[in-house]
Amino acid sequence: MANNELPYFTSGKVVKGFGRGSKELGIPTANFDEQVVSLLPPGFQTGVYYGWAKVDDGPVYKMVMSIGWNPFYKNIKKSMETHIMHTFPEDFYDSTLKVCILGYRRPELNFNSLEEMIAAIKDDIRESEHMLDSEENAVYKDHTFFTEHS
Ligand SMILES: Cc1cc2nc3c(=O)[nH]c(=O)nc-3n(C[C@H](O)[C@H](O)[C@H](O)COP(=O)(O)O)c2cc1C
Ligand SMILES: Nc1ncnc2c1ncn2[C@@H]1O[C@H](COP(=O)(O)OP(=O)(O)O)[C@@H](O)[C@H]1O
Ligand SMILES: [Mg+2]
Repeated sequence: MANNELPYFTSGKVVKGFGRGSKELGIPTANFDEQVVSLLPPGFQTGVYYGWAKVDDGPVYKMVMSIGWNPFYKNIKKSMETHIMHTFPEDFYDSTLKVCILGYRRPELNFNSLEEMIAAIKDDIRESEHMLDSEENAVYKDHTFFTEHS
């Protein structure tokens, strides 16, 4: 499925979620504040995406992102959560996260078990790592969006 809003650039504050990412899945996700979610264009479809991310003044890293209601947990509020492919020494709540969303991967799904969902997310991470190495996606790592002061 195509999403003709891509590439999509956005930024905002990292807030607390349900604390499941690290504890239940072993895959932390930096959750955007509500304002960032409300700024999504009306036609922006929910699902799993990949792109680039930057925390405060740090380097630009690969990321995967989940946008929607997490059908496995049946969340009531729509969320935008970014897993950054980097090991950080500590949490970065309240930091500013900048993301450039480049590609749509799949819809958000329900799963029969937590193990199946974790396996699917690990596939997302592996495939997205690969997709982001392509020339057409790699150029966005150096986009002025990440270098200009905000
Ligand atoms: C790449 C990726 C794919 C995801 N896919 C799904 C999905 O298909 N269905 C779903 O219910 N949640 C999905 N999630 C969201 C997880 O359920 C979510 O990250 C987890 O509940 C953590 O929530 P928390 O940040 O509130 O702790 C995905 C997360 C990531 C990073
Ligand atoms: N590689 C990473 N990607 C995303 N967040 C990370 C990463 N490493 C550490 N974190 C921290 O972990 C938090 C997310 O963990 P998570 O368990 O999903 O909690 P929450 O439910 O509060 O979002 C992020 O807000 C961030 O501060
Ligand atoms: Mg999270």
